[in-house]
Amino acid sequence: MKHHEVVAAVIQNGDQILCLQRGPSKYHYIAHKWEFPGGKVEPGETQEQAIIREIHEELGLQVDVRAAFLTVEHEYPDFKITMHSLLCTPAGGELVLTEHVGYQWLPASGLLSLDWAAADLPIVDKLMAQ
Ligand SMILES: Nc1nc2c([nH]c(=O)n2[C@H]2C[C@H](O)[C@@H](COP(=O)(O)OP(=O)(O)OP(=O)(O)O)O2)c(=O)[nH]1
Repeated sequence: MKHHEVVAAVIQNGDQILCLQRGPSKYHYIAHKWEFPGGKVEPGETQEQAIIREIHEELGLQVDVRAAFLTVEHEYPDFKITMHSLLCTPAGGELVLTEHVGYQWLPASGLLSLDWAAADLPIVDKLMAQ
């Protein structure tokens, strides 16, 4: 089974957290699900380099990476991921969606109003517990 190393940014602006909605996918179980922005780590990249690149590509934002948050291993029906979530703060740029179909800024207490990708639920739980 394919395995991907993924980084995901929990971008916090005060108590608000940036949540993104994926568009259609060949994998029904991630299509239209909510997630944290990010993507696959490319060969030779650090996690920090990968998240800065992905957030710039996907959202046109600069971010500062503050801390590692939680690493999740998740097996979907067709592939597995190791997903490293990183706490980030916005550091410039205007939010423009280039890949996602929607976004919301929510406090941790509101995160469960969204239909999250399954791999994200441990991250959501940890954010809500803080
Ligand atoms: N970015 C991101 N991906 C997630 C999250 N949760 C989750 O299950 N995933 C999965 C969906 C994808 O299968 C994989 C990330 O790949 P991606 O498609 O976002 O990465 P990428 O931008 O490098 O895409 P590509 O160039 O390979 O098309 O991880 C999440 O919160 N953020």
